[in-house]
Amino acid sequence: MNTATITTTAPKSVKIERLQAISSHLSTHPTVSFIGGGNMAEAILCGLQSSGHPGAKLKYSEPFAERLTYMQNKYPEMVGTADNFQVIDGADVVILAVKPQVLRQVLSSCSDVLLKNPSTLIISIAAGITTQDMHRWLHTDQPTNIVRCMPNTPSLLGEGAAGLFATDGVTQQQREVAENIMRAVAKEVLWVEDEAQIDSVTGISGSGPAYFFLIMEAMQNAGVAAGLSPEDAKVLTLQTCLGATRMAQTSEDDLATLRRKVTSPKGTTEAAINSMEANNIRKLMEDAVFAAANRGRELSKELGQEQ
Ligand SMILES: NC(=O)C1=CN([C@@H]2O[C@H](COP(=O)(O)OP(=O)(O)OC[C@H]3O[C@@H](n4cnc5c(N)ncnc54)[C@H](OP(=O)(O)O)[C@@H]3O)[C@@H](O)[C@H]2O)C=CC1
Ligand SMILES: O=C(O)[C@@H]1CCC=N1
Repeated sequence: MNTATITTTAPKSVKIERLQAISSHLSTHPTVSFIGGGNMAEAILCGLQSSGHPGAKLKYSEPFAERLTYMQNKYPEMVGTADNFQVIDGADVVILAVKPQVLRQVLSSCSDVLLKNPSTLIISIAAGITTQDMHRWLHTDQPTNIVRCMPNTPSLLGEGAAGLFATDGVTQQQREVAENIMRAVAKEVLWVEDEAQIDSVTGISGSGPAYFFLIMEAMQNAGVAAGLSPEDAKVLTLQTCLGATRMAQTSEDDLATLRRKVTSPKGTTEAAINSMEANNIRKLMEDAVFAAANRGRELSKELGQEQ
């Protein structure tokens, strides 16, 4: 008996079970295609693959030949190409991972193929650009399914943090698909009701890894200036940062209480904290977060004018 005979004579219930299995597999692992194969796309692609997403269902397009070759060599199981249309066609989810300045051109040129299948979910990770602008750049009168997402690069290790916003056209099932993709690479995934809050998420977690890299770099340099080797200063800095984060995540104490518990009256920490407060560290951090969030709003104003 050949395979074809088995398939055609299988009882109806077996066929239904097979179809359900295929459909459940598809909903667990949709085909996710990235337009733009840069830093953030790589972080999410790599995180998704590490979480068990099949490489054949992870695709990306990247026009820069050197970058494409790097990606193809590093992730041979995934599908990489220079052709945007090729990765969009047949994708369940298209993630727009180009710079904000390139997004209009990408959406305008890919509109037909992006909108060909109305169930295709579009997720943009571009900072600043609003769903309203993206909808306009798609040149359609139909409602579009767009989720705006602000991820961050620790997604590479499954340690990301992300904010999501959905337009009205996004179905509950599509929300779940978007959330599942981000949950595979991020420990914290939250939905915001007001799209403007995505700029605030950018100010905290989207840009945030760079703040901590800068702080750790400065702390390492200070350790060297204080007489440690660069290696020792680095390992102590990194482990202290990690240990403090883990404590903050697991303790019932709030952050201020945890700080006070390190700070003995008239002790060493008090001297350091007083120095930081005198240098206005709180204002410095508030200015940094607002600068990033405001830059998102500026990008929207600068680029959103384009038709
Ligand atoms: N990096 C981060 O930490 C985060 C970034 N984001 C957002 O992610 C997006 C991408 O950022 P990031 O990965 O850092 O940037 P990258 O420059 O690393 O990646 C963008 C990639 O898109 C490619 N590209 C340019 N034009 C096109 C096109 N027409 N079609 C397809 N691909 C194209 C670029 O190629 P080429 O180099 O040749 O131009 C580049 O490789 C941005 O919108 C950013 O706001 C969001 C959260 C965090
Ligand atoms: O710097 C940027 O514009 C992007 C968005 C958030 C992190 N990187």
